[in-house]
Amino acid sequence: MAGFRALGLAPWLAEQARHVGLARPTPVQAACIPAALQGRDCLGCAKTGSGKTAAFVLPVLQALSEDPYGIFCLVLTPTRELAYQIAEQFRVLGKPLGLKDCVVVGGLGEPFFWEAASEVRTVEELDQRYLLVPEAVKDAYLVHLVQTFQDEHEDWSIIIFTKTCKDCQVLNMMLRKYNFPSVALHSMMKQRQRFAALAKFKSSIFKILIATDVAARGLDIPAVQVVINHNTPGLPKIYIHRVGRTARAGRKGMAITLVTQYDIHLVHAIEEEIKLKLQEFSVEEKFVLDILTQVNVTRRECEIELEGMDFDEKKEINKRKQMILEGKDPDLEAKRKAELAKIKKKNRQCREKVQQVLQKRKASFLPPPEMRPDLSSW
Ligand SMILES: Nc1ncnc2c1ncn2[C@@H]1O[C@H](COP(=O)(O)OP(=O)(O)OP(=O)(O)O)[C@@H](O)[C@H]1O
Repeated sequence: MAGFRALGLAPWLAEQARHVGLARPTPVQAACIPAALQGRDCLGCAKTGSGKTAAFVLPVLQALSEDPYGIFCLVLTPTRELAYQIAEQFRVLGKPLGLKDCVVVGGLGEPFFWEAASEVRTVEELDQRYLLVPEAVKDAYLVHLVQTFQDEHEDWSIIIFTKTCKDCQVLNMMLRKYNFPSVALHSMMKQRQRFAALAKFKSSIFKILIATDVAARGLDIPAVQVVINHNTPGLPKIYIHRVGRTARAGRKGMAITLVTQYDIHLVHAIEEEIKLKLQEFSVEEKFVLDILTQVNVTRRECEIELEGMDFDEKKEINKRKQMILEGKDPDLEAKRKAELAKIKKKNRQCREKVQQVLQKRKASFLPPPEMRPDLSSW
């Protein structure tokens, strides 16, 4: 507590920080909080999971408590999930203030920019490995890895990053077929499903999260012990953010990147950026070969199922992007469309019913055909 007090935080705020488990300031907090309290412009750059959020939340709360008036602070985040996570931090740390917050989200969930890189991680905290896999059997290695971690460390949580929404969906279906407790998170899902999936993973009801880069930045889930990159990230910065979802706040973690023969240059770019050579992660090929055919068949089955579900990713994403450009909310538009279709269906049913009643009446007014007068000669 003295640590936060010494940075200039008021006793109530230092006590609240201690109360929620922030005992001593991390380096980025120690560096930024005094400057922010003085009202200076501040740019903080530190390792993933090193407490950058509290570094700005705490001074903002202190300044707000000194002059609690109007709309005080606007925080911009690259994803909706991150917006909610940061709002939660404000809420928890600002509880003694009776802080009011409002989360405003919209648009696509995929991050649009990656400029703000975090500092890289040291080998002591984060064990970073690569696993060389032949291209055609990316998936069998993944199933084997997940099985191994589940067998040896039942309580570990794992995040698997994939390149596309479709990959994410297929892999989730596959792992579910193998009875792994997995959930998916990608921008093709409705926001409600995204929050539900994240909540299940955060509460450790489901131990495996399969996600696109929508989950790569900022998400803070302390139980995550392993990050598996199902594809090698094309940009080193994306790699740094992805693997930063583990080994948070001084904990240890492991990151394994699956690398095909075509991705070696990407690994070199990553190594150059993080100034570290990735170590090879070895697996017993025999076990992978044992499940290879079955995994390939399961993948194909899942892909066929997905075709049936009309998971036309690109078309759908482009449609959503277009709507955003037109200033519309895609989720709201989908809801409106569904409501309109419902009204149209109801109208059609009504019209059909009226037609039936009229037909019936007409039929009951007319005498049967044999009793009608023969008008053909008229
Ligand atoms: N002083 C502290 N002492 C102990 N734990 C802390 C402290 N400050 C923050 N934490 C915890 O560290 C974890 C990571 O913090 P945070 O999410 O702010 O990291 P970050 O640097 O923003 O990471 P990223 O770059 O991935 O967004 C959180 O669980 C947070 O509660």
